[in-house]
Amino acid sequence: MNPRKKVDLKLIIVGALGVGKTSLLHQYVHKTFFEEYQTTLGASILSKIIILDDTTLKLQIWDTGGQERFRSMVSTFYKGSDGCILAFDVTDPESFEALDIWRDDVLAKIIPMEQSYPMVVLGNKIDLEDRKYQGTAENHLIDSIKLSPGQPKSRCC
Ligand SMILES: Nc1nc2c(ncn2[C@@H]2O[C@H](COP(=O)(O)OP(=O)(O)OP(=O)(O)O)[C@@H](O)[C@H]2O)c(=O)[nH]1
Ligand SMILES: [Mg+2]
Repeated sequence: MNPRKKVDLKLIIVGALGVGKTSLLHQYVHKTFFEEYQTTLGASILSKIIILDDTTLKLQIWDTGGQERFRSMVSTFYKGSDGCILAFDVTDPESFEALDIWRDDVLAKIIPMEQSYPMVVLGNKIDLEDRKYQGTAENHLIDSIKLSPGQPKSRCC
């Protein structure tokens, strides 16, 4: 029997202040949700191991704070990452429009080992009623995130 392959991945999550980056990572890793808002000062790291087919993936997920004053410090953590989650709040169009800036900032700072660098757009807070972005909105989001030719492709979920 083949031993499982082991792959370490460094992922980062970025996005505006309060869109729910920390909450969704804690939900994903620890299955806990905090109602109380505590802004992330700088960055913190969460780990999760998942098994995908014959591969054991060790995820190291860097949760970054959305505060402007930490922006240049936080962006030093982007280096060496294998992929990025661009998070926004579906009730807050400003947080969605800011993704262009977050994306450009990440692309300017990463030093990708591979040519392609996966980025995923994630709309959070879909439980709230004043949602401005509906459904999977996949095409809408892909159109809205302005991609220039030659740039890595963003995808939304
Ligand atoms: N209704 C609702 N509230 C959420 C959701 N996710 C997060 N929140 C709330 O939004 C607030 C901000 O959540 P955080 O996870 O701290 O946001 P953040 O993006 O990490 O914020 P910074 O670290 O300051 O950049 C908290 O009060 C959370 O409880 C969600 O899916 N639905
Ligand atoms: Mg946070």
